[in-house]
Amino acid sequence: MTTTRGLRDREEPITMLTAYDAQTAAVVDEAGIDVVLVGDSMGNTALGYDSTLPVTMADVRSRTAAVARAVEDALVVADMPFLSFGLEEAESVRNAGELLKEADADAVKIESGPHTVETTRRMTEVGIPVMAHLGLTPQHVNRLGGYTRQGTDEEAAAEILDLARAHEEAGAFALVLEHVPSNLAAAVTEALETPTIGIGAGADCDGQVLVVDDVIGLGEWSPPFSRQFGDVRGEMERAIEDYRDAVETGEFPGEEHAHVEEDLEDVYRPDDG
Ligand SMILES: Nc1nc(=O)c2c([nH]1)NC[C@@H]1CN(c3ccc(C(=O)N[C@@H](CCC(=O)O)C(=O)O)cc3)CN21
Ligand SMILES: CC(C)C(=O)C(=O)O
Ligand SMILES: [Mg+2]
Repeated sequence: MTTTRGLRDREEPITMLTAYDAQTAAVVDEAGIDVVLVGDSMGNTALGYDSTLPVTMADVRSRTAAVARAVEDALVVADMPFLSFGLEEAESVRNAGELLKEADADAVKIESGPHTVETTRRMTEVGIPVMAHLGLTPQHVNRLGGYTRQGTDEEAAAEILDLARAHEEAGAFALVLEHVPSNLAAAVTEALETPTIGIGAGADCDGQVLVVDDVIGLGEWSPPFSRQFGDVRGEMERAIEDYRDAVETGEFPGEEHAHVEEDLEDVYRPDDG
């Protein structure tokens, strides 16, 4: 069993992957991945939007519940969707709590900024473990003007380091660093006790996370910092096209897939109609 406390002080790097459904989550969990993130990247992947912004609490609640039903060992983290936090403190905490109470998440993740320090503290105080997320925060795509690398000048890098410290002090149990220079990620990892989990942030973080669709080769597109370890889309295409051909040629279903019920001989005679 992976626990939020157990992520600290481990020998090997922490492994984290997204999952948005029970079948994928079961495979991820059985592979021994430490943390399953029900990412709001479901917007770009499972749900077919072109950003994460349209993803709702209902989407994340339903997908988190499916993942939690399938996972036995990994820590299940629900990613709070755009505008489900950050407006009012009480509403943010209530939404986070809903993901623990009703969807069986173990923790939530919040795209962090100066405005989430107190939110992180409040959630932690009431017993909701919070994973922070700094660097590229895709819910801010309209403000950032694209999914660009973050923390690339002294001022921006110092702000990320300061916010990392502030979220650690507020009680975050882990910190995702997305699309930042590897030397900045190394400096943040060095400065914190809290484990860092990188995506496009180099090898010096305490762990790594990627979107599962990118790893297995399910989607049509993946970011430059990702690696495709398989070709699931190719295999799905082959299987589905083979099925289509088998039906069209009459090769499927065969006799082994059908059943003739001898007792029906009296009530059904093919030459009746
Ligand atoms: N399938 C998938 N994988 C992801 O890793 C992912 C998502 N979806 N959706 C949410 C965010 C978006 N992410 C992204 C998306 C694009 C770039 C990217 O292409 N960056 C380029 C160009 C940036 C630009 O100029 O707009 C780069 O070189 O930094 C990076 C991360 C990471 N996340
Ligand atoms: C890539 C990770 C960190 C994420 O936030 C997501 O999948 O939504
Ligand atoms: Mg996310």
